[in-house]
Amino acid sequence: MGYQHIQIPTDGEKITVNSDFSLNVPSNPIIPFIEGDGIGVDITPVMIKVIDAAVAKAYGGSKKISWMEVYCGEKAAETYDGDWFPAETLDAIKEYSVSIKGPLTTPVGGGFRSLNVALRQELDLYVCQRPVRWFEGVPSPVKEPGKVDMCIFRENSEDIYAGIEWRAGTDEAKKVIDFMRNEMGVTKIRFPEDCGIGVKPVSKEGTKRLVIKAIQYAIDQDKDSVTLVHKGNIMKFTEGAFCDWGYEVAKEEFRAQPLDGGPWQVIKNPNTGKDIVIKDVIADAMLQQILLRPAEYDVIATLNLNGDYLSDALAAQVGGIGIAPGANLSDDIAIFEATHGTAPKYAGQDKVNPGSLILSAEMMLRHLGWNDAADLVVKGMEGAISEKTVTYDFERLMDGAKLMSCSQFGDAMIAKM
Ligand SMILES: NC(=O)C1=CN([C@@H]2O[C@H](COP(=O)(O)OP(=O)(O)OC[C@H]3O[C@@H](n4cnc5c(N)ncnc54)[C@H](OP(=O)(O)O)[C@@H]3O)[C@@H](O)[C@H]2O)C=CC1
Ligand SMILES: O=C(O)CCC(=O)C(=O)O
Ligand SMILES: [Mg+2]
Repeated sequence: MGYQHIQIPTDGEKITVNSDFSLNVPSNPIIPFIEGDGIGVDITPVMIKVIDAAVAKAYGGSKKISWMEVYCGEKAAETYDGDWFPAETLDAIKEYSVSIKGPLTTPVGGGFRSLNVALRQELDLYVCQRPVRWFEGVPSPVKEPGKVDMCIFRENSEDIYAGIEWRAGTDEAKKVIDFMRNEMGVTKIRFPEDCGIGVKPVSKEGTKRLVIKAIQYAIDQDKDSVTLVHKGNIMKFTEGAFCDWGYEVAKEEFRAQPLDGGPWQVIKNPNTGKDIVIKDVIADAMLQQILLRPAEYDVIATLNLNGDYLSDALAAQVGGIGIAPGANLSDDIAIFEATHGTAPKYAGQDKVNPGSLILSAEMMLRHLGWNDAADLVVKGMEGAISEKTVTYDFERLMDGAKLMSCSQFGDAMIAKM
């Protein structure tokens, strides 16, 4: 496919996807990347340098990523005459199957809708997978951060996050409110005259496909439990239904049996014969549980907004969103992405922690099956942290640490591989 502004590297090949969704990864795959707004300009080049070094060291030149820049957000608007979300970016992400992105700005309250959410929706990347683990030596506000080892499976296509809402005072908001009051008998809108309205779609299909991925991950990674996190006591037909459908799909797809009479369930891990408990926790209580009893949780399956909140809260326990990685996945397309945003006050200062994007790329290497390179990335991260050569976010909380810039931290990682 020819592109308008995207330059296809001449020295790379496309990753292809088989009918069972396994990947054919050439030794020189072309991987599209979106630099990202704000601190994207700082962290993305560092991520590329660190990943290239890990791949070179792991495979001695027999494998190499051919990076291909694609555009979204501010850089797209500059390149495509004001178009923030060029169609060819979506085409390239689809065509090349595996990509990585820096953060993109979303204005609060007005302006355009989130480009991050739009990418997830347009490509139906229904899983947002965010592993949260502690690296030895990382400063943490909790006493035992090593007890945090969880992987969040956040539903990525539905919920109030789908952005179906109307501004207070508009004809549309009035129409929806009138419909609810006049035709649905709704009497609970406290201030109907100046009320914004949002809609929270949560489906059986959307829930089940997400929960299947979470349970499969628990099986593959030999985890002890999957916890469905919801606010189903209050939002019964959305969050409550998520919980019910989660248990239902555990029975249908994994032959779960009730534990002590239910509602908790238990499945046998077919690989290890060990039990995996499927349980649920109400979302507000979960925010307490992750602080007080983190060792009791492994895999979390939750709705879109809960997952957004939980991922930043959990990241804080192990060093902050500066090192919290993530992936947006469908069955055949993957976009790896940092958990944090564009941190605009630090943009262009070569200051912030590139760890979140680098560890997202580490997940990407594992997705490609390049585990030796991924292991080197982890080794580099552990090495740089144990030497206390760290960026400002860790340095300000560590005794005797040496302050590194964003790029220096990348170099410190490479030196430790
Ligand atoms: N997926 C995406 O692309 C996302 C985009 N966004 C967007 O980003 C913009 C800014 O959002 P905001 O709420 O300020 O959240 P940010 O995640 O951008 O920043 C919040 C704070 O987190 C810390 N932080 C973030 N990134 C790093 C890093 N790499 N290294 C060290 N510390 C870091 C900083 O803390 P401190 O001040 O303590 O140094 C920063 O001030 C918004 O437009 C938002 O919509 C937000 C989240 C995800
Ligand atoms: O899209 C955005 O601006 C924010 C998204 C976000 O916070 C997240 O996905 O964690
Ligand atoms: Mg978030």
